[in-house]
Amino acid sequence: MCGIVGVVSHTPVNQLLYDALLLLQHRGQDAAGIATNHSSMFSMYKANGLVRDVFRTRNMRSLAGNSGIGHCRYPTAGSSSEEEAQPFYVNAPFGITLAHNGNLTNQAELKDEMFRKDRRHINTDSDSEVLLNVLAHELQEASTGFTLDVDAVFKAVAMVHRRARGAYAVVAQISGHGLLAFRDPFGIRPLCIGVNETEDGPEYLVASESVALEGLGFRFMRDIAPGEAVFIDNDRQLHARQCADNPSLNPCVFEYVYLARPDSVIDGASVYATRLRMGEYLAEKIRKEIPAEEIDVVMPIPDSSRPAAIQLALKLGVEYREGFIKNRYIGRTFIMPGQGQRRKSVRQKLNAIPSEFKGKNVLLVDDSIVRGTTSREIVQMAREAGARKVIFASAAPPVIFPNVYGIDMPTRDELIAYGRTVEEVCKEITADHLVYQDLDALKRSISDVNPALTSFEASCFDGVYITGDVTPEYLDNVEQARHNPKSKPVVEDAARNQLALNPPVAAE
Ligand SMILES: O=P(O)(O)OC[C@H]1O[C@H](OP(=O)(O)OP(=O)(O)O)[C@H](O)[C@@H]1O
Ligand SMILES: NC(=O)CC[C@H](N)C(=O)O
Ligand SMILES: [Mg+2]
Repeated sequence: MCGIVGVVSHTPVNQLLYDALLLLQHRGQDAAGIATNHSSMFSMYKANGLVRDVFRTRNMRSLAGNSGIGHCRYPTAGSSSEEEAQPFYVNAPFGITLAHNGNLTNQAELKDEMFRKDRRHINTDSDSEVLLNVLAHELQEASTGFTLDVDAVFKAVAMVHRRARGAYAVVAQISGHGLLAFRDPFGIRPLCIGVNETEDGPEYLVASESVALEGLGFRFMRDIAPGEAVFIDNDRQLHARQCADNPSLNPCVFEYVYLARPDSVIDGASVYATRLRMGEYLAEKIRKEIPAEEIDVVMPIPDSSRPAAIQLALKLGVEYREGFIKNRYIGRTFIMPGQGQRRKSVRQKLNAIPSEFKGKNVLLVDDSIVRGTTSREIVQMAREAGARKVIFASAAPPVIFPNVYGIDMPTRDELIAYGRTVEEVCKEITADHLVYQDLDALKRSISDVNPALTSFEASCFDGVYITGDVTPEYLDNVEQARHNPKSKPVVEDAARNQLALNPPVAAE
């Protein structure tokens, strides 16, 4: 996932966009960028790194204007090079900048079509640059001369929906015309809009997560619906229209498990409340497998598993303790590029307090086990700290299928549960017992909080790809591309960039 934000204000927006990106930093740590619009000119600055490292005062000064968009990136397509940081810009028609969260599944076909039919050159391997050019082409087709009315904007989005496949939540600025935001017809990645009423009239902010609205004093209006487009014109008039033929809401379950911040509300469900429910359902399952009196203490793996672990402990009636302390200056390890760096970071990030472990049967709770990087290290650390027995529980089911909608898990062989039974995974992470959440319980954890949510994008758990175009051959091709990259591998390239910012402290 990535974080995206767009804002239309009455005053300069550079600081607002920067602050919004800080609030969305958990969604992407690899690169960040801002593009503002001022007197029909764009100013843009983007680079690899965390938000706080990318922007200097001189960059911020150059980002003039009362409207703009921002992006923090976690790459899923192309490479991690600076050229693929977002927003992207295209000069015709009108001048457009775009920021995208998600991943297209027909990027290759679209890129080819762009070249052969639409006569557009794509300069990177980023799917987001392809998406921008599809939008640009359709805006050109829909507009007449220099004018671009609201109907033409929505018609262009309808055409994007017909051509693009996969997951996309998008913010874009059309120079001299306004701010456009839209969400794919399956509503896979989140997007919401808020308003700030001022004496000069309303200001609008669109963002991946509600936490960015609240943190900046905007009132949450609503989620943008699947397939819907919202356009805020230059007079700050808000227009909205359904642009897809058969929209349906299928939010990504992994947003609730791990990706989103717990204080966000996505598609009407508080992420925190869903994580508490995950803990309750997981407790029910654990109770069936292990007598509660055999567990001395329940511990979360900070940060994301805390709400689930707290509720799980309460339900089991077992003491909850924090045995691992997190170094708050180290980012999220799962969204770091490069396995070597991830492994090193787990030890740098988490440290055990031996007195909490000595002679105890500990139940460690994590939100998910994906590559097993965290669980392998953590179980060993618990043993080194003196634990008698280490039981591991995951608030999500085994991840056994690749994700093609904006989470970087493209190959099956990197997933620890792929081709292994639960017992084999347990052995692999060297735990004494391992319990996974059932998928049905995970889905219920979300629909209990918002009963209107009945369908989900859960492909990494069940292999059902909601967009209907992801075949076994497609997955094989993605895997092959990852194993034999034609250019620089995504992960190594990104790892170098990250290491440059964060030099390793000790050898592996
Ligand atoms: O099996 P793995 O491949 O290790 O992935 C799963 C782990 O990665 C995430 O933690 P992360 O450190 O990214 O973030 P957090 O601090 O929000 O928990 C997640 O919460 C799990 O702990
Ligand atoms: N995680 C994402 O949303 C990534 C967006 C886009 N596919 C990229 O790689 O830049
Ligand atoms: Mg974690």
